[in-house]
Amino acid sequence: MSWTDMAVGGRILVVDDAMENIQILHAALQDEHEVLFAMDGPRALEIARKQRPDLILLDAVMPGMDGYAVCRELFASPETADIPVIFVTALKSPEDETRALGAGAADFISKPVNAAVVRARVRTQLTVKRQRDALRALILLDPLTGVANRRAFDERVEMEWRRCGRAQLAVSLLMVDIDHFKLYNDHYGHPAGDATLVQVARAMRNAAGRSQDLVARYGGEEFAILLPQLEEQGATGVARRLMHELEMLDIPHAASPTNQRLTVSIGIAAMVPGEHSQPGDLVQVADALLYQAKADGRNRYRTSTG
Ligand SMILES: Nc1nc2c(ncn2[C@@H]2O[C@H](COP(=O)(O)OP(=O)(O)OP(=O)(O)O)[C@@H](O)[C@H]2O)c(=O)[nH]1
Repeated sequence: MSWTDMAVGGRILVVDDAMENIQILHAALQDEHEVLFAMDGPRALEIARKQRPDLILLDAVMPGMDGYAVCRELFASPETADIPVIFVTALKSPEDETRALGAGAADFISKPVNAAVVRARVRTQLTVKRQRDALRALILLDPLTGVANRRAFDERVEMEWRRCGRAQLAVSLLMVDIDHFKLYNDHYGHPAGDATLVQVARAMRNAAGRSQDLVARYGGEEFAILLPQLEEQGATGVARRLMHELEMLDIPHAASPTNQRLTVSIGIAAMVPGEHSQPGDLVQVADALLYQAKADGRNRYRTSTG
């Protein structure tokens, strides 16, 4: 696909408190796009989080939560921060336009809308978003497994640490390391090792399925699973699910001195971010517990409570 082919068909969320306006935009966009709609701010945020639209057309003036407040919430959350927003509003002054762009909007369309203009502006924003997503994938994803890379993990752990700190909620982290992977490579060959890393990464994604969870390749055969807003007990559940997934995969590891199939060891740390702690502390604790799990015989998890 070339850069210019990237605009075709997207999922667009239209937010307006008047059904009539939603119908006009729906009619303008439905031939090319999937159109979702919401009639107030809280519902718009819920749909944005659950259905991940490619673009949001947002009315600035709505009763209760207005468009600017919706925009702030969208940009504050890692799950929705990347969704571009076009303000669609009857407000026309340069101040209104500047305020919308200042709130992070990608563009601004005045009511009454012209269908051809809406289609053209939507196409432009979708192209820009897809180009940006492609670049972000190059920068932030591990090319072998498709999960986040170390750089993405470092960015995200800082963000979640601040977010959970404000809300005084726990952040959990699993550090996961494949057992005797050097022997696996030596026995089955490096390409088989690569294929196994892909399978293990997929098992981790299955085990940590909430939209805010992040699976990252931390180093060669070491992975990190970041679990915001989850206490140790929930994190332990994720570790168990991962071990179960691997059991189901049943990948032979004939060279392993500890088990005949591929296993992992896991260190689990859970903390409520405080004034005197940093994300590095979370990584350090999880790493130490991973080391403990290895020392205790592998194929197990360790938490600070046992
Ligand atoms: N196939 C493959 N192997 C990798 C990749 N990245 C790292 N490795 C291998 O992972 C192995 C890690 O080995 P070690 O750190 O000695 O640990 P281990 O053999 O897993 O032993 P324990 O962790 O103590 O259970 C090395 O042999 C690396 O070559 C990769 O991208 N592909």
